[in-house]
Amino acid sequence: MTNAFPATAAKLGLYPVVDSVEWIERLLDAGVRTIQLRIKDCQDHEVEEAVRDAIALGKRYRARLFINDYWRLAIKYHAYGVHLGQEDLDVADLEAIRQAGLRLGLSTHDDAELDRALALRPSYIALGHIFPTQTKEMPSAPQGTTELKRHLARLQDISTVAIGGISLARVPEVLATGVGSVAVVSAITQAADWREATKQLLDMVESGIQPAEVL
Ligand SMILES: Cc1ncc(COP(=O)(O)OP(=O)(O)O)c(N)n1
Ligand SMILES: Cc1nc(C(=O)O)sc1CCOP(=O)(O)O
Ligand SMILES: [Mg+2]
Repeated sequence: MTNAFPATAAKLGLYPVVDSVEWIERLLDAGVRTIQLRIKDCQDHEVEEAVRDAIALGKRYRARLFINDYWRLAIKYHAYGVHLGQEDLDVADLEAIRQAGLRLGLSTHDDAELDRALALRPSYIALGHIFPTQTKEMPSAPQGTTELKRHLARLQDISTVAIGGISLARVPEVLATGVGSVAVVSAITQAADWREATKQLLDMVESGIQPAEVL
């Protein structure tokens, strides 16, 4: 059996996914403590400065900063963690990530992807997309909260994240499934007032979480 990746918080709380160091700094300053830098379709050398700066900010704010896709840079600059999708799994050096002590988050969209992810014993499993999303073209249909709940029943011993089309209004329905974290892009970055949206999301998602669960 594969060795497990380091554990992360049992409940990661609000988890914004953003595409710049500016957003990382703003949101850390607003009180977010789990966050992901997601800059798509670049070469490592094009994003190296951003990845390095984002990781430094994560450390300064004592936050859980995950790097999407650029796992080599995440290792080089000692990120808290890496987030990978199913396609990334075909090419990434998981053993190097594990040996470097980074947490690993994996995307899943159905039972087969969940089987594959669970076998790798990651730090958390993301389940998506829950609702229709404008942010990313998805090849599959939204799974909805009934399917999310069914998947969560298999994931009692691992941190979980729901993603995809989660607006402020839909947060209560998502939290009612028992998922440990709510990942959002547009609910914050496209909000008329991102600061107010972040405050409301933090209040909703993290109010019921015990301090011991958010280490
Ligand atoms: C928390 C979280 N969940 C899922 C994803 C999607 O990751 P992936 O499948 O690798 O797709 P891209 O984000 O790389 O387009 C995520 N980034 N974060
Ligand atoms: C980046 C991403 N991954 C998804 C998945 O299901 O794996 S859904 C998604 C986009 C989420 O953006 P929004 O909160 O604006 O819908
Ligand atoms: Mg990816």
